[in-house]
Amino acid sequence: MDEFSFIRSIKPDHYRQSSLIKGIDDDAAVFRPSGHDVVTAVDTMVEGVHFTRQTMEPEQIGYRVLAANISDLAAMGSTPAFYMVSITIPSDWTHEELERVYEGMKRLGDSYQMDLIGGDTVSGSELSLSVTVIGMVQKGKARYRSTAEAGDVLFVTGTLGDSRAGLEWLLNPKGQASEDHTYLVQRHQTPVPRVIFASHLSHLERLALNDVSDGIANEAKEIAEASDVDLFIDLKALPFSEPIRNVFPEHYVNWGLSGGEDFELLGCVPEKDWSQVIEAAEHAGVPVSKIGHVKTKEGPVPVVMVNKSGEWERLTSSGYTHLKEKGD
Ligand SMILES: Nc1ncnc2c1ncn2[C@@H]1O[C@H](COP(=O)(O)OP(=O)(O)OP(=O)(O)O)[C@@H](O)[C@H]1O
Ligand SMILES: Cc1ncc(C[n+]2csc(CCOP(=O)(O)O)c2C)c(N)n1
Ligand SMILES: [Mg+2]
Ligand SMILES: [Mg+2]
Ligand SMILES: [Mg+2]
Repeated sequence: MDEFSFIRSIKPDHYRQSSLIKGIDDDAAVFRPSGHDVVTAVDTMVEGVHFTRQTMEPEQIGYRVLAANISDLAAMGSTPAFYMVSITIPSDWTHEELERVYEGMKRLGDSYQMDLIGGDTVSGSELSLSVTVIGMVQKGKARYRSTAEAGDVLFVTGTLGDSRAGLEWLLNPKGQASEDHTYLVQRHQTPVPRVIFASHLSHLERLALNDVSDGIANEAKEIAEASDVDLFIDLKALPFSEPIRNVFPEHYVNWGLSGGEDFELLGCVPEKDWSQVIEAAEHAGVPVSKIGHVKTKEGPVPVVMVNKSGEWERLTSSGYTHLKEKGD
């Protein structure tokens, strides 16, 4: 199958977004949003870095790359609308497998009424999927990492470290998988972006959000730096699932801080609005936990503090970092 028949095979037979004027078929797509700010992000998944044939089925690769992108739209408080897919295809991937990758994306995209409106297809040595998402948010209502203030509550949705734990089991399975293992694996392969939760908070005046792709140690640091504040995390308040506590009792705390790929939302709101965050979480059916607070920056640079052994100590960014140099 050549490039052109491949494109024909993945082209949607209809579109749903009313702002779309031209989808797949021309040099580029065209849409005309009314009364909204347009939010856009791109994230890439590469075979051998973000997944292997051992860690994910083709459908899961598609689902997950789109989920990681939708998670960024959720972290901006926006509603998903469109996606574009740039794919590099190695010769050992069959057409049937690639259709399954697109099926996985379609399954998740359909649940948000998203339209696939374009992309690019090339051949290369590893399977790589680069997805661009486009979302809409009411004018001026996008949620920035830079808006946390002293006195805010620091919160996180869901539970932490499950994705890292699921990956561990996929890479080093030791015997028969129990229900706990299956839960952790499913959290790694098919994370649910927290779009609905974030949309239930659209009425709040001020809310800083960041999604957890690299571990909360990194994400908290990003909020601290962008807002020029210090963040205090109460280790005992971090939310962990029963399965991770059962299966990885020695690792779960570290994986919660630096495991990454949980795609939960880390946020800061004024103390007076905390009860509304709890309400939004109940409506969305998502757990939410208060895990700390925000303070005025004390030293020369913003820091994240954690009470590891009773004492407050500085938490260094310890999540996954690409392009790390030796000795970093
Ligand atoms: N190669 C690049 N060229 C231009 N901008 C980039 C590039 N890589 C990242 N950025 C921009 O840098 C900012 C931070 O990107 P980053 O990828 O760290 O965020 P993220 O998508 O939330 O995290 P993750 O990739 O772990 O999911 C974003 O504004 C992003 O658009
Ligand atoms: C096979 C395999 N090995 C390792 C990992 C772990 N991993 C890869 S990228 C990343 C951080 C997010 O990346 P990005 O910043 O690009 O969003 C993490 C935690 C995995 N998922 N699969
Ligand atoms: Mg990114
Ligand atoms: Mg992000
Ligand atoms: Mg991202």
